[in-house]
Amino acid sequence: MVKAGIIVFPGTNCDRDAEFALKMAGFETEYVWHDFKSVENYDLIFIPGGFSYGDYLRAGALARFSPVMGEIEKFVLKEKGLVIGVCNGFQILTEAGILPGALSRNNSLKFICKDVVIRVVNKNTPFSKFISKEELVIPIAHAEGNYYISDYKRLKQNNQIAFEYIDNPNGSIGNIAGIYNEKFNVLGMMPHPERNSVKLLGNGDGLEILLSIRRFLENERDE
Ligand SMILES: NC(=O)CC[C@H](N)C(=O)O
Repeated sequence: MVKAGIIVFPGTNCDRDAEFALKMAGFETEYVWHDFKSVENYDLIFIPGGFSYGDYLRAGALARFSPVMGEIEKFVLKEKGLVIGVCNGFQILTEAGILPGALSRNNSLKFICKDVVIRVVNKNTPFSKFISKEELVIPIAHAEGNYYISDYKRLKQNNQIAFEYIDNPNGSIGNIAGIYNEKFNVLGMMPHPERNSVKLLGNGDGLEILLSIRRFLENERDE
């Protein structure tokens, strides 16, 4: 069984939803407290959403200094498995420099919580390969989701754009809703797949992403 570690910081609030959704997608799960010094045993690291350290200074700005982040950096460099950061998880990954660019306040300066439609841009990554749809309905819930990168052109040319909003809710450059690192073993996205993981919560589109990740890890990973 593929194993996911769910990273928990003081102020994380989507850890339980992540656990539920990952279990629905067939993962074995474990919580990993932010001062933990080993993430080696996981196939997937899930950094969930929330308000780590109360979003003090900037969302993710303090969490990036937690001991577990150094371990995640090593995990990424060694290409041990995959890392996904959702919402505050995405913010933490950009603050840590594991993903390029930055997330700042929504251009409305308001917290936005609603369903959005995103387009799957790069369909050939460990995260997206087995997604069966072109577009997914996934909820957003953030105040700092306005993605910016100075070298947008390069990101696009490298096919590092994972998802684009159909109707941009926050002012992100190029309608970006999610991106990959250069090695395609890290995904950061603002919409919350775990919040639409079963039909009771919407149409279940979020599960598509988690199932795709599990299928890749089970069948296509180079050992
Ligand atoms: N749902 C979340 O992860 C919230 C992210 C972050 N605290 C923000 O408001 O931008």
